[in-house]
Amino acid sequence: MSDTILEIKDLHVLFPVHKKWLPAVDGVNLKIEKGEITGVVGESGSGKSVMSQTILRLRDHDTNVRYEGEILFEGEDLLKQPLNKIRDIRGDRISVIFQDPLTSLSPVHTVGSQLSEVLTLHKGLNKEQAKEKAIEMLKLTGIPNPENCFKQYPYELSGGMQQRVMIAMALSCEPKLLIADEPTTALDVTIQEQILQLIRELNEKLGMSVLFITHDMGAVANLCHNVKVMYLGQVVEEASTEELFQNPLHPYTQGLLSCIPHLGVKKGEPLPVIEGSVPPLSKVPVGCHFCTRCKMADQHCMEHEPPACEVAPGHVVKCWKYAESGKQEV
Ligand SMILES: Nc1ncnc2c1ncn2[C@@H]1O[C@H](COP(=O)(O)OP(=O)(O)OP(=O)(O)O)[C@@H](O)[C@H]1O
Repeated sequence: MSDTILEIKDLHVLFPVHKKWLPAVDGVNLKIEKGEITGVVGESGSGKSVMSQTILRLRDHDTNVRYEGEILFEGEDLLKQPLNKIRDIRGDRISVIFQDPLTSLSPVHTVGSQLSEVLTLHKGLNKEQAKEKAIEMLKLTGIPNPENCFKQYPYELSGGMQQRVMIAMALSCEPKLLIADEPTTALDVTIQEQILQLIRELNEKLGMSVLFITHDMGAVANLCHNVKVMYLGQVVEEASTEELFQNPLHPYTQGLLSCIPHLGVKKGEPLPVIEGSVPPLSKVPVGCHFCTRCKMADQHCMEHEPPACEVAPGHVVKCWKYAESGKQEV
């Protein structure tokens, strides 16, 4: 039996901009195996969120969204399922956590009643069983006094604790896949590290696969088994985390890595940045999407889109510099 949990095939997500359909996600392929943590990294506007939200059809409220391609979850194409079926999968076999826990938690219900509701609804537990399981989940996420937290309202908790409650809720149905979209961005550094540690532990304990969306290369290095680097809707480089950090090939990946602050930077010395910014969808270049910000780009890069080439097993780069050296196209 295949151990693939999720397979995204040639996904395009298009929005109408100035009366044209433009792709915010432009031909993404992605495969997540059981127990694997895959990171998707890129600057704001690279399409990470649209891609991850599409998995659970969270963009369907944009009446004008158009999908092409396939999102296979346990063999079923999520893009073809009716929304009521997707709602059954959400929070049950696939859970999602966002940057802002308050978007997922109701302010007018206690933590306990929200957690219990998920458990009675998805797991068919009775009131007593749901309470027991809810407290167990709060404990698992490292909440110091879970019985007390059960009775509290979200606003009574600190940001880090709210995040833990959201994680407890997301994990209470023991999903096969957790989608974590910038789950630590709003938190301070020590709490960030604790939340990453928690995701790592739960991945090991429960064998749960994780799709981790971030713009933070440091978090990727800490947590992920492999990484996709996204720019303007496309995956421009993918590899195991170790390989990507040791041998980054795409100029965009190299730029992202050089921006990580490190010890030894002299006082007053500016931190490196990737010059320019991610253009809007209406200004995506014709050739290589990164050409307007790439120091190595030439006329060919500006006019022709590079193919994705496998330069070493599992290491794929979408840049003319590597395509020209005759590597295998994927
Ligand atoms: N409903 C919409 N209509 C038109 N364009 C949209 C719509 N939703 C998103 N976009 C565009 O899609 C692109 C990708 O957005 P997305 O939010 O996925 O980026 P991101 O990499 O996740 O950034 P962030 O980290 O800020 O969330 C952006 O250019 C955004 O403006």
